This record gives sequence, C-alpha cells and structure tokens, in this order.
Amino acid sequence: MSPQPSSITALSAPGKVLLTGGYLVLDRAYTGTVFALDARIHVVVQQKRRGHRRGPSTASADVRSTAPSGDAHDNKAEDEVVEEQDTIVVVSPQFKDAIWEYGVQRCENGGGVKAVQKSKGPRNPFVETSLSYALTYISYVADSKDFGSLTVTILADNDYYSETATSKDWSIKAPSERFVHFGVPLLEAHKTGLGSSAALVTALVSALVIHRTMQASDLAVGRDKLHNLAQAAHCAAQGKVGSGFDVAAAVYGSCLYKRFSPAILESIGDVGSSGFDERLFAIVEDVDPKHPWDTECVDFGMQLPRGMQMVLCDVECGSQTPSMVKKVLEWRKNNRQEADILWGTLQNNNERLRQELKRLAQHPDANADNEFTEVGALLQRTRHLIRAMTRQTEVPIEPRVQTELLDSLTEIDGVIGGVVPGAGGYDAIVLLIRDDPSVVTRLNERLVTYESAVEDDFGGKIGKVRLLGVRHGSDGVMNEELKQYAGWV
Ligand SMILES: Nc1ncnc2c1ncn2[C@@H]1O[C@H](COP(=O)(O)OP(=O)(O)OP(=O)(O)O)[C@@H](O)[C@H]1O
Ligand SMILES: C[C@@](O)(CCOP(=O)(O)O)CC(=O)O
Repeated sequence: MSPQPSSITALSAPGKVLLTGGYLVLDRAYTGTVFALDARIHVVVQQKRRGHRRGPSTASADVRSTAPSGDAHDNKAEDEVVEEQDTIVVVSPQFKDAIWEYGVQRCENGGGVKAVQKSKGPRNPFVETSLSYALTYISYVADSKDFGSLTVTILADNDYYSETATSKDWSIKAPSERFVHFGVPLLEAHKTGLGSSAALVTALVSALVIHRTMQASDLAVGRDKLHNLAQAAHCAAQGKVGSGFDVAAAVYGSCLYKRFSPAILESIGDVGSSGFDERLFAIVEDVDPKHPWDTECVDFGMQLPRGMQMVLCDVECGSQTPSMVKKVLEWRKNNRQEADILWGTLQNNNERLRQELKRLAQHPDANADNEFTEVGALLQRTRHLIRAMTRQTEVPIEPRVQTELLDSLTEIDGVIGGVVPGAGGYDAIVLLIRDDPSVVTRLNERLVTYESAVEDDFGGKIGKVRLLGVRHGSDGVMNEELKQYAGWV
C-alpha cells in the first residue's frame, strides 16, 4: 500500500560552480562568487512505520557508544537494540546496488543518534553522517526518540556524472525523462564536479528535519538552521572544514560568499561522544556566544544579466582537489608577500567582475550591443592572474590543456569568456555565453572535432570534451512536487 501524501516529504538542492574566488575563499579576508545550477539532487523521505517501538523504554535501549567493538556483552546489548530499532533504508535507484540500510542507535550521555549501517557493501559517508546529524538534531528539538522506519530515495540530475553507455541509451529512448539509469555502481560513476555531496547533504538533512519537525512552508524561515546543520554534516563527512561555498549555494542559491570561521565547527566532536547533541543543537540554532555564525551570503538568488547564459564543458578527467588545496596553501604560507599581492589583485578583479554582472542584471538596457565586452575583458584578466597562480604555486590550476581549450572556445562568436572554476585543474570548465541557441550550436560543432594539440605543463590529459546540459539555476534548497518521481519512488 502506498503511503499517504502527508507521510512523504520531497526536497531538492542545487549543484554549484565557483566562478571566481577559488582558494581565496578559504580565507575570510576574501570572497567567492558562486552560481547555483539547475542540476539538482532530490531526496524523498517516506514514512514506513511510526511509533511502533516495543519492549524496553528508550533509556534502556540506549547503546553505549564508547563500547570497544569486540566486547561480547556490548554486542549483545547492540543485538537487543537492533530488534527494537527503527530502520532507515536509503536507495539511489539510478545506480547499481546503491542501497544502504541503517539501524538507529540512541547513544547515552547526550551522544546523539547514530545511523549504523546494517547492510553489506561500501559505506556512503555523506548519507550516513547526514542521517546521524539530522536525527540527533531532530531528537533533541522534538524531544522524541521515536522516528519510525523510513525509506529515503535519492535522485540526481544527469549532469552530476559523466555519461555512461546506459545513461546515453536511456536519454535517447526516453528523452523526456528527468532522471536516467547509469547502469554502474555509484563508486564507478565519474563525477563532473558539480558538488553532488553538498547538494545531497543539504537536501537530505533538510528533508528529514522538515519531515519530522516543520511544515514544508517553514522552509524559508528555517533556511539558516538548515544551512548550519548541512555545513556541520558535510564537514564531518568530508573529514575536513572546507570553505563551505558548495553547501551555501545548495541552501541559498547563487551568491557572493564569505566563509564561516572554522572555529565554529572545530569542537563539535563525534556522534556518540558525550554531550554531542547539545553541541550540535548550539551550532544549528546559533546559540554559542563564543562562536556565532559569520557566514555571509550576499545577493543570494542573484540572476545572470538578461541575454547571458552559463554553460559547462565536461573534460572527462577530474582533479584531486584536496592535494591541490594543500599545495597552494603551503605555497601561500611560505611566500606570504607575493601571495598577498596576487590574492589582492585577484580579489579586486573578481569583485569588479561581480559588480559588472550585477549592474547588467539590474539594468538590462546597459548592454545595448549585447556584446558584454567588459565582462569578457574581466574574465580574461582573472584567467591571466590564475595562470600566474598556476606558475607560482606549480599547481595545475589552469594547466596548458585547459588554456588551449578556453582560448579555442572563447574565439567562438557569442562566447563572452570562461574560466576553470573552483579549484581548477582537469575538471569541467565554465563559459559565459550570449543566451542564444546558435552559440550552443557553434560550441557543439567545435567540440565534435576538438582535440587537444599541446603538451600539458603538468602531464595532464583531457578526454572527450562535451557540453553539459546544465545551466544557471540561482535557487537554493526547495520543496518539490511528488508527481515528477513517478516510476522511481
Ligand atoms: N546519487 C547519489 N546517491 C548517493 N550518494 C551520492 C550520490 N551522488 C553523490 N553521492 C555521495 O557524494 C560523494 C561524492 O562527493 P564529492 O564531494 O567527492 O564530489 P562532488 O561533491 O560531486 O564534487 P566536487 O566536490 O568536486 O564539487 C559520493 O562518493 C557519494 O558518497
Ligand atoms: C579550492 C576551493 O576554494 C574551491 C574548490 O572548488 P571545487 O570543489 O573545485 O568546485 C576549496 C574550498 O573553497 O573549499
């Protein structure tokens, strides 16, 4: 029997592209311009069973989170709890064998609520941590330890992953279907770098919190809390505190982003540690006077100027962002004077570019010739400075194969300019173009025969270059209608 509509909650959150401010945005002294995309990750939460917990009281069903794993007595205690447990089944039906089943463990001494994987197969840290964080917060604010059993379905728009034979086939056979099958396990799918984990964590924690503690209509007022919860869960799952621009875009949409002070999340501790639920509550509700949230998302929901569009080109490769970040930051530490000049000049130029985009968006008539000349010049200058950063840090931020690609595409009539977004490297590039189908046609024509002809300065290679279908989206997390999931949920 299908559940009643009121027992289903569906939300989605967008992917991102950091147009400017890569590396700079890790430091609060600088900013990043982040655009949300129309590629979104959807999460549908279905209530399977509510309020049926039998047997011992909640307190006696608590699990000792600090128990050594080999302890026979504690394993027995865990087994007993498993019988009582609510179960959460998470499925990502577009991928092979992408199903994770979790038991819900209530930890003692305010350790929170832990999602413990019961099914075999690889773990999914982003799903697992989002469940633990959201359930801990919900159980603290709702004063309820009873979640019932849930089924969670994750559906992602196509462009988060490179095409597979199955997804190509599927798109040809059913062109009007929003979601496709990829025919491979998730771990074998090549990500295109659009921020799937941030969109997933944001949509998942938001869907669970709304499902249990809010009305869908409360989304706008609850947005800051959902942001704080998603940042905390995303950092924990990644095992590091990044700048968080990807989560901010997933929550608020396109914006000028200034990061939060890392100290806000540094002493949260692990799920299960004593007092975790209070610490998480203080972070989500922003009530720690020593560490107030100081994220700045200015002009959120900002639009591109009328007549302009943004496209991305997948280069079928992918970069090792953490090692690149480590190297750039190390260089900056050891070359502070040079770095400050470069960082300052880049920030200045990026800010001018943002202001120009804003001016054009607010005054559509200011671009009478439809050429966006100043935007093109500012993008070229940003690239020039990024290439200086590449040379000085010896990190492939705009490696030669990407310079060649960007130069070649910028020559095309209607292409305003482009950059390697975010951390750069061999990830998808971003182009700003005139919003005219003929420009996309010309781009596709160039890409069909495009082959790199230079030797890369870092030994990198780009594969088949392909225009992704993704465009600027601007909106952050939002409620969704159920009918679009027919056949999947
Ligand atoms: N459809 C999905 N279903 C379940 N988990 C997913 C899905 N898509 C992504 N994930 C989770 O997110 C992880 C990928 O996140 P990661 O941060 O490495 O990449 P990204 O966010 O797509 O790209 P980038 O960080 O380069 O912008 C996957 O390993 C998986 O744990
Ligand atoms: C290098 C950095 O500034 C941007 C990384 O962007 P992306 O994941 O390549 O889109 C890191 C960060 O901001 O967390």
